[in-house]
Amino acid sequence: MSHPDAVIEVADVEHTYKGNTKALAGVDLTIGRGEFVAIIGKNGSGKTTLAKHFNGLLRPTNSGGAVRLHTGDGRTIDTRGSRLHHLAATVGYVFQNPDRQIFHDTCREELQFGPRNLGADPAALVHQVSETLELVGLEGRAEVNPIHLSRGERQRLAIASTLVMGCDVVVVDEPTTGQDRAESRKILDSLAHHHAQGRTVVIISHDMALVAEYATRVIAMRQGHVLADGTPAEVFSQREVLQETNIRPPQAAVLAAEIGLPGALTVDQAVRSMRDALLPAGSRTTVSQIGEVE
Ligand SMILES: Nc1ncnc2c1ncn2[C@@H]1O[C@H](COP(=O)(O)OP(=O)(O)OP(=O)(O)O)[C@@H](O)[C@H]1O
Repeated sequence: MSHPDAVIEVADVEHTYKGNTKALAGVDLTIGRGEFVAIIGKNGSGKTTLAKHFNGLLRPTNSGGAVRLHTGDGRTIDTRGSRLHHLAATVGYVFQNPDRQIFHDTCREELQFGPRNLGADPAALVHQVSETLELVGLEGRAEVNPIHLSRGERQRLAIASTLVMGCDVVVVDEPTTGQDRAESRKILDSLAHHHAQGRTVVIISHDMALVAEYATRVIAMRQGHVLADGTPAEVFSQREVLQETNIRPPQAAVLAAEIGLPGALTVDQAVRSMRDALLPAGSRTTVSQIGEVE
């Protein structure tokens, strides 16, 4: 995909771990400002390794590979020549296990820590912390010790502590693993609100229904390569690609395609397509009239 307003540029990146595992075998891609990207692929395909290059947690192991960040204020930063804390101010990374990054005794302190280290004004920070807790659905929990939050709430707190840094891009590795549907939606809704404010979001996910619903772009990985890259509709319609990645498209998309209504990816879209195909206009019930369909 072409991106006039690039925020992350990955050029010919290879990554070989000690022990000789080649996790990335030459990746080229550009992520545009304001995209909501989902990286998919089976276990071991290189998703996390790729995402960790976005903010310098990992660097290319080949001399010709490069990752460049284009900041909102017009600077270009090569991750190879930059310090981690510098890069983290542009691209925030949320680990799969939130407990890897929660250290403080209250949610407020957790959120204040990063911006304070960057010299944020303490008075402005009070407002920023409340706003961010509200964005992730943790309003009123500022003084709660994170150990008393559920796993999903801790995941949202970890996301909030990255969002509060005001990074151009937030990368979230497997945000919904182990969460029920309702919690998964709260997590993705937090990211969607952030995205709606013009920020760039990258998630790694195995949940194709959520990917179809929230992402604007899907990058499918296989054995350290990008196998497919496009809108959810484009990628999920490539059956051979999906077979190679062992990924089943969202069930709603499979059902709609099977009955001759391709193009629907989410349950809501499938219901609308079926309703439009089957019922005369006057007798239609809207999805909102029958509530959320899951
Ligand atoms: N620290 C490491 N040392 C050695 N090999 C590693 C390391 N981290 C990952 N690998 C290997 O690199 C390959 C790619 O791993 P990576 O975690 O990037 O894949 P993934 O697609 O994110 O997988 P998953 O969905 O299981 O998280 C795998 O073969 C993995 O075993």
